[in-house]
Amino acid sequence: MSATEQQPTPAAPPAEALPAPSVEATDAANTTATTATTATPDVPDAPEAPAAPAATEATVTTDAKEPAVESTPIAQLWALAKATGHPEIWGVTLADPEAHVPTRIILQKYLNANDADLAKAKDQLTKTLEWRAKTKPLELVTKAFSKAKFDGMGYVTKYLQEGSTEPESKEVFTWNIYGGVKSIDDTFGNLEEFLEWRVALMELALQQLDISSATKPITADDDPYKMFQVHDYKSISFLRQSPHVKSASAETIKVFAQNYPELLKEKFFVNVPAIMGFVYTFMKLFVAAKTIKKFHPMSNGGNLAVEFGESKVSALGEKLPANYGGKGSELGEQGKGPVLE
Ligand code: HEM
Repeated sequence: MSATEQQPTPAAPPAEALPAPSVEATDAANTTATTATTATPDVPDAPEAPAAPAATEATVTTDAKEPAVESTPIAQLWALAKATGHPEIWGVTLADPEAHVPTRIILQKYLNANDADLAKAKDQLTKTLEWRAKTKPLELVTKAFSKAKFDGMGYVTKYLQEGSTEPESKEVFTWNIYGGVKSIDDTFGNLEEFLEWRVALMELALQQLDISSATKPITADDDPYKMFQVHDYKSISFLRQSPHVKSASAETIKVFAQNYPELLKEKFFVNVPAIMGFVYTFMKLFVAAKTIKKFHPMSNGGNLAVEFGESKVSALGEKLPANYGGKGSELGEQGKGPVLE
């Protein structure tokens, strides 16, 4: 991917103007939580795990009378998932990963997100399953959200390479048009409601990624089941950083880092005025280095389309809406978002 980072001009951040303070992990959809020592404590250890012995248990034996049976990290994660009881992750009904590739892919992502540290992967998987049991993200996909608060703010788009069914030949985008917010206080003021809407958008994107129909496992280095994300900050007033924005972004980043690991391909922050470069500089303090490499701030959203020249979907950039440099229809026409009423 040939993304060109345009670093906004950094400036000294006035502490009170910074969004999302105290965030240890990165957004979501995404990623590996950082272990940066700069993190402050109110966002607990996203995928960090409590000390546990399992990291050394790459193999374990079962009944002493039986011949030693190797239990792989994937098998151990599967055993854990079964014991936890919640039946699905990202809409995939979990089943024995020996026979069920989609489950194997998801469990492998938890290992990848934790650099193969099994104890940490187990901890993150447990937390995800508990969170899904409590939050019921699949129900949020059909829930109707307030049109007044969320209209025009989030879309999912999908682009396919004609004639190919390979996962590499499909690109899924989530678009967060935070610049389109009508009232920051209304949209971000009810944190639970905002988070539900944001989760609904993410689950819609996961449906398009369609891990359920995967037939080829992923590895630590080769995983096509990831998506692009775009934040568009066009026209937003940056003059006053609302405390609602701070808490909404902090909580979203935390929840997503915990529950949607290894789903981000690249993330673009477009139409970021140069004067707001400090926000980006600040946010990076709380994001894992591995994830920062995937971030691309751009002052002009119209340049977005040229970033996708290496995609297996040919002429991908042209398929984007015109305001992002493509020739495609507007997001409102080609994209799909959470249900609104
Ligand atoms: C008032 C303006 C802003 C609003 C409403 C806003 C909103 C948000 C929200 C809700 C998130 C949570 C993650 C998500 O939804 O995917 C987020 C994350 C983030 N925002 Fe903003 N933001 C604003 C300004 C900015 C600016 C000016 C920048 C500079 C580039 C920026 C960079 C970031 C970064 C780097 C993240 C972390 C993303 C991640 O970890 O994946 N934000 N923002």
